[in-house]
Amino acid sequence: MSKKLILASSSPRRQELLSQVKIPFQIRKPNIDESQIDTNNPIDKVQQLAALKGQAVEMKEANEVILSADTVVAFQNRIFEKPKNHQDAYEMLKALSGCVHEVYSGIMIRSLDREEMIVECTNVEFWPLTDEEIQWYLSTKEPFDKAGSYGIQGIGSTFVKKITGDYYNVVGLPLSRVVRSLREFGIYSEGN
Ligand SMILES: Cc1cn([C@H]2C[C@H](O)[C@@H](COP(=O)(O)OP(=O)(O)OP(=O)(O)O)O2)c(=O)[nH]c1=O
Repeated sequence: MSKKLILASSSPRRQELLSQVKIPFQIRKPNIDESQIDTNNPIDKVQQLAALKGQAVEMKEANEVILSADTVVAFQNRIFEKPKNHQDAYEMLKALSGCVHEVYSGIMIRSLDREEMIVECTNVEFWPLTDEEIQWYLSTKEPFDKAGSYGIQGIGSTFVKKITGDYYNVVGLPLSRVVRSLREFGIYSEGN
């Protein structure tokens, strides 16, 4: 029986990344209250949130494979998710300026008879940022739907001095690792 991938995510980035590698999917958006996960451990956090999102989406057919994910920035025992407002975003970027932080993504893949949880970590070092640079960046609105208040794939790329690990993990999905796991679930790129 051929398998069908369901992406349990509203993130345009995750949709673009799967499309980039020609994996066909349908979107089924999870509706969850992220504040119910209350932990300071970034690995626990991304795992629990990815699981919650994946379970919030109904499996409608026996051949469906559901993929859900969560991404956070971790810095000095703190977790930075999407900013609540302008001030929150300013404080995150001010904290990350000139330092190394980690970006964690948790990915849950589940089908009727199996389940896998992936956690991937990427280290990102920022150049020192001036207040003017941060304020201008906030005015572009790019930070507001992104964990840690920046987008490495956009203007946020100008902040990045060094990255160690998978770039795509920072954007929200560690692509090559996910593609390999999806094959185990019977999901392949078009024509493959
Ligand atoms: C650090 C960083 C995060 N992000 C994004 C990836 C995620 O979409 C977002 C973190 O929020 P998430 O809660 O992981 O995802 P989401 O709310 O966008 O989508 P859904 O829960 O429906 O799957 O931050 C970037 O796009 N670029 C970056 O450089």
